[in-house]
Amino acid sequence: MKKQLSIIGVPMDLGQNRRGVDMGPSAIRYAGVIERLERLNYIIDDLGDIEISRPDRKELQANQRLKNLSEVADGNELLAKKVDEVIQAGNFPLVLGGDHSIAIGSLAGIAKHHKNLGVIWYDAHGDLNSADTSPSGNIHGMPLAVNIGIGHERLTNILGYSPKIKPENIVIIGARSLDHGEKELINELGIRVYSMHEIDRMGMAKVMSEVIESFKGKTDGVHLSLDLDGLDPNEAPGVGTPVIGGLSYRESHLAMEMLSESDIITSAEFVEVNPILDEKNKTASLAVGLMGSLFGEKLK
Ligand SMILES: NC(=[NH2+])NCCC[C@H](N)C(=O)O
Ligand SMILES: [Mn+2]
Ligand SMILES: [Mn+2]
Repeated sequence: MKKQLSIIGVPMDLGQNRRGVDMGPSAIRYAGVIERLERLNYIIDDLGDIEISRPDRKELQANQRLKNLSEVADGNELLAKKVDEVIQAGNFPLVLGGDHSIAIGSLAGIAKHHKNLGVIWYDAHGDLNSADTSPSGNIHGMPLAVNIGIGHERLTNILGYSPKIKPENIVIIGARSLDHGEKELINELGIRVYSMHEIDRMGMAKVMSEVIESFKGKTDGVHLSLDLDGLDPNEAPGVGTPVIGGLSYRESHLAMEMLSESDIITSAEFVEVNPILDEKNKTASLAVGLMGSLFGEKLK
């Protein structure tokens, strides 16, 4: 992995209904992310936070199927440009959310630099909805669909190209809550999903070796999009859409350590940390611990 990391905070909470996730970047910084990664000899450039505009009430009422569309699109446009600059400068982008809608902007900026970007979507959810299939109208349930070119043009066309990624280069890990339309899309496109059922049967070590092996030689970079709700709510209570029966602390650290050893990750984001719903910043601290493992922390 590159030794120069650029941190970008995205205080976005407009992709879902629960306030507080906009404070995720502050909570993660407070939990010591910079010190933690500096100890691993990375040079950290904290670029601060992307500016997110506040919605106007009328528009909120106007589009219930794509809530806060214009503000979410504008914020992601800014994020995409920032991520693009970071990669152009030769640095590794580490994006801190914010709700998962920010994966629209981060992938727009990243995928510009890769013909065959692999994506690991570590999440309880598929985030493969569109306005037609979403049960909530929340854009944080749509970013993976947007990135394969499905969704409103304001979102799919950020930085002027679409799609950003190919369905065959996506792996979803930890899924246990998929909506009807998402299941249809997964079957239709053949997206690889390691559900909790498969992870329980195979074990995380086998799952991660398969994932790493499947990307080798096929992709020219791999992005990790880690939604803290992929973990069990007992470990990560500070998330807006918790789903019981999730990945454990140990499985998640093992996954990060195996990714670190494989050296395939070229960008990463950690999303959905909501300090208002959290217990003593436990979820933000967990996120920082996982980043430690991803960036090479070892016991010996
Ligand atoms: N990034 C997330 N936490 N997404 C949760 C999505 C929940 C649900 N599938 C929806 O579309 O509303
Ligand atoms: Mn999720
Ligand atoms: Mn998600």
